[in-house]
Amino acid sequence: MKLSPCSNALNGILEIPGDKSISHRAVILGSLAKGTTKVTHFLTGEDCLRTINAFKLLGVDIEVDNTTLYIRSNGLSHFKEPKEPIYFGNSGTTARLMLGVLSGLPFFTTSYGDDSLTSRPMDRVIIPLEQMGASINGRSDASYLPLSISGGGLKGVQYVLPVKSAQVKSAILLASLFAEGTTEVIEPTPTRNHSENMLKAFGADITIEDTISITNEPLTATDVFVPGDISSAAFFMVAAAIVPGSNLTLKNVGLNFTRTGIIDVLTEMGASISISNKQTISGEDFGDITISYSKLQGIVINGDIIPRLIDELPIIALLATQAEGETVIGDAEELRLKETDRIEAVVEGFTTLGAKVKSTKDGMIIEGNAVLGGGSVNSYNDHRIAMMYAIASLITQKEVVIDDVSSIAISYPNFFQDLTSVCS
Ligand SMILES: O=C(O)C1=C[C@@H](OP(=O)(O)O)[C@@H](O)[C@H](O)C1
Ligand SMILES: C=C(OP(=O)(O)O)C(=O)O
Repeated sequence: MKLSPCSNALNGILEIPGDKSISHRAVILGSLAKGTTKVTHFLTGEDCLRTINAFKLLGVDIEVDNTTLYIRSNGLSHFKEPKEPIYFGNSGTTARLMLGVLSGLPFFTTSYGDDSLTSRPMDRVIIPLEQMGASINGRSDASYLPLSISGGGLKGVQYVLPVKSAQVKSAILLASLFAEGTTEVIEPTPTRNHSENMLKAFGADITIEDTISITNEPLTATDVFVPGDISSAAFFMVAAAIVPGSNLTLKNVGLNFTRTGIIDVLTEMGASISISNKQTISGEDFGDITISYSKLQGIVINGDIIPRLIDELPIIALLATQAEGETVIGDAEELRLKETDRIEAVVEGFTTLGAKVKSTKDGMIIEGNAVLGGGSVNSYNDHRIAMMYAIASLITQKEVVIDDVSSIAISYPNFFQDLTSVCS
């Protein structure tokens, strides 16, 4: 796709589509709970549709009406063994959370993913799930998809997370709903806590302190409102901060503390940003974010903030190219294990566009005040990389050609319509 520089500032109001992490969890918990769960402002991105399809194969009735879902389930004891393998597509969240569910179900399943997902590590969830008693087979000692599971007969465990991963934490918590006894999860660095919040809302027997403790009480269906995805909003926050004259208001964006690292970074860099109309539903904060163009300063981003902005780091790299001075990102080695190696994908494209960005083992060093030229960049079929280069094209001097933008439908199907609506 060819994108020409935008001569206009970005102005107006945008309703950001539903949060991807919360949408996945609404399908999962709505399917595990007995009764009807209505989900509003659901994200109909490809990844979340994979989670719906997985539960349809397990026999759950899920009706999709635009961004509203009706999940009608008889509860987890009524699931049926699927006759075909379950396809997780490109979605790490579907894969890792579903492996937790499938480990609990007393039958045989096989599952697989696309090329990208097939090379992402699954041993991080398989190790604790095997400790709980699941029998799982696959390549390299069950480290990668495709995987086959003979589920059931699980027991609670105590598990200290060795990786900063909400997906691993969530896989264990979901498996615990089928396990005898109590399961305890300890995370040395906090990660997004949507599973814990939603489990509480569905009536799970869960206590959330330094240790998360959970036992296998049945869940009760409840309605879920999905706030806007701050990871999607981030593209427009950065666009408004770097395109002179811009002022955008992003409505009903999720403001859960475990996800708002991008707001902290923008604030520390000197952006003009404010929050209004803050509300909380089922433990999830959300509100309106207003942000306008301002002069920015380079900063250091590392430590405990990283899980609070992990998916925003590619777009933060673009922000950093426009700041005064250097920005150093560290402790973000997880970026190498996403849909593509996001450190190398960012360094490669920015080098083409004329910015000075260097990769390190666990992050990157970005020189500010960059004048971006144009050129051909590769998204490596990664939605966040493709959207980042689309936003970069707003400030380049010449045309940017992105090899393929179809991956954007994974998390933000209407991205270009929304961009056009505020950029004209
Ligand atoms: O739990 C989730 O919904 C997610 C957790 C994060 O992954 P990790 O748990 O692998 O860090 C994040 O990158 C991903 O986009 C969504
Ligand atoms: C890493 C991401 O998602 P997942 O792990 O679910 O593929 C993402 O959305 O940036």
